[in-house]
Amino acid sequence: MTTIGVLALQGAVREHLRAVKACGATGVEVKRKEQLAEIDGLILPGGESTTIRRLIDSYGFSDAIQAFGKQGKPIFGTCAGMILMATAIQGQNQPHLGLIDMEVARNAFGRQVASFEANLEINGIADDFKAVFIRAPYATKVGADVTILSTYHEQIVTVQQGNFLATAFHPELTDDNRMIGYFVEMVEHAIGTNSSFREPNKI
Ligand SMILES: NC(=O)CC[C@H](N)C(=O)O
Repeated sequence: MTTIGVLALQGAVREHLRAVKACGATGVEVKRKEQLAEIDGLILPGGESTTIRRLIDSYGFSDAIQAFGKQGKPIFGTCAGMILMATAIQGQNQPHLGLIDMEVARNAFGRQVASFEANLEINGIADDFKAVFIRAPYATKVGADVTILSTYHEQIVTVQQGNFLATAFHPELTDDNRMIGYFVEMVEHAIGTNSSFREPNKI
């Protein structure tokens, strides 16, 4: 059985566990870095990126998550998780985990539209995905190795770079499990149990 961990320091943990289970994988709450050895893929949930970062540091997760990614194990960051994965954050000197070659802007859709839903076309994954954005970031720049999987009003909201995936929205908050299902397939591919998996093309 494919085992997917959800970093359970702060944020939308339970909803991700539900979605992972609905996709046929086993979901576990990850609270200690030693648990990374027991999982095949990791989700960094939405919440508050600065709070999650502080807890990542207090529990000594930073190097362990970076090493997990270097081993080729898939990591999926949603909303605050996307901010954690970026190599650059607008207005900040230092990134957090620096896993995906992109710059992000926090709370990028503005205060007036703090939370909204949008129907997204996500390349190779869904052409009508109801995406829930909550004080969401977007990517302002991506490197040449990053595949853009969806945009909203020309802003980059879904990206993949090899075994790393990120969305600016919360894919776990509706019962449409296709985005998390895609991540489960990435993980199955990484452990060799899904030979039909193909990465979508760039848009
Ligand atoms: N829903 C979310 O994860 C919001 C992210 C939050 N704005 C941050 O900067 O961390």
